[in-house]
Amino acid sequence: MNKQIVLIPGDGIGPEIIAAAQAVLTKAAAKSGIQFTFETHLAGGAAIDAYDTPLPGKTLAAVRRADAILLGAVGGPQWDQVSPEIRPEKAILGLRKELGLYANLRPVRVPAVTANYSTLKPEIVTGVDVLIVRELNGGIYYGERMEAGMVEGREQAWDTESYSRPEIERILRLACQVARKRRNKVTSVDKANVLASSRLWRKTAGQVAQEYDDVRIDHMYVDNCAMQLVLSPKQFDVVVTSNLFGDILSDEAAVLTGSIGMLPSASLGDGPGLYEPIHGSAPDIAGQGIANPIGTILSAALLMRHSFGAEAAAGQIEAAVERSLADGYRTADLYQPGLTKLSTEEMGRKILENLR
Ligand SMILES: NC(=O)C1=CN([C@@H]2O[C@H](COP(=O)(O)OP(=O)(O)OC[C@H]3O[C@@H](n4cnc5c(N)ncnc54)[C@H](O)[C@@H]3O)[C@@H](O)[C@H]2O)C=CC1
Ligand SMILES: CC(C)CC(=O)C(=O)O
Ligand SMILES: [Mg+2]
Repeated sequence: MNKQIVLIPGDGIGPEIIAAAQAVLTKAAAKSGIQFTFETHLAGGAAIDAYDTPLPGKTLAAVRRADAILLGAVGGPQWDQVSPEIRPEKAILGLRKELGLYANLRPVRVPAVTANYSTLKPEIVTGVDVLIVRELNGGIYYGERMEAGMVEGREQAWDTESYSRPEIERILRLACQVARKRRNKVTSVDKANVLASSRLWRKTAGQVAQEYDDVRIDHMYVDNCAMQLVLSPKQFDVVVTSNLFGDILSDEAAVLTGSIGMLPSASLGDGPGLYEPIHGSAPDIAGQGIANPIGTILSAALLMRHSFGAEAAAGQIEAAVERSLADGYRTADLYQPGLTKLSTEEMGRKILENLR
């Protein structure tokens, strides 16, 4: 079986983490009898520098042809002054919209071997297994906005949050379906005590829940959820929420694992899936060879699982990561005295070695 993978390293630490993940992906695919052909394309700041646009037509054409996409991250301070219309982050938003990637799965797992990485107590985080299902094609990231301008003598800007019933229904159904393969529990997170869009979200979630009588759906306000996630994270199975809330809560949930460098994601819709770590381009550590590649390598595992149904290969990648950590190997973000500190490249090689 021959499959086409588009790699989009992007900016900052993107190229470093994608190199590590590509090697793991190549070996995992070969073991499961899949031959990958890789094409590398530009997006984000790198594409602005080369083509004056964050998402060139060539990249868009390639992702539309691809069987799956693996992305590093985009953005950085060197592009902070470009016009808002061509900011690097527009590439990510454009890819998600153009490919109809409406569901972003962000699994957060803390196996015993990683329980003491977090700033939270080990007994709070050991055994955490939460899946954040973030709506990815709607909400405030895609709403109407006005950039800062003078209105009645004052500088003003605005953004709008809007959700339609079909958008809420499809993400809630997906959350319920994945919950059926887990612990049958969905927490729908909103701000229905204040926002009209959240009141539609909550009402629709309640109605969708009636289609899944084997799944328990609870509702929680986002401010409480932010607190519960660090107070008692094991209460959660599937958390489903809007684009903005999911973005913020998943960075918070990364603390449970010890580092944002650990968390992968899968963006799914009707076409090819896009896989990326949840973090950004980490300009503060870019080019130093110290970034944690695990979130990207685990995203490669999700690619094998969701785009190719290669469950065994996905499990082998995840086991190789766990084995490497259990053997005491760490990148700088998770390093503790007495363990072995590795560079991004060395960590990638160690995981490759443990991929059996
Ligand atoms: N999907 C994407 O491409 C995303 C892009 N961004 C962009 O990335 C740029 C930087 O944003 P920040 O807010 O600083 O978020 P960030 O996630 O890039 O970094 C936050 C902190 O986490 C650390 N970090 C992130 N990934 C790491 C890794 N793999 N290993 C070790 N440490 C890691 C960074 O060094 C930094 O201290 C911005 O331009 C932002 O817009 C942010 C989030 C997502
Ligand atoms: C457009 C991105 C910068 C959004 C983001 O932070 C994310 O998807 O995690
Ligand atoms: Mg984010």
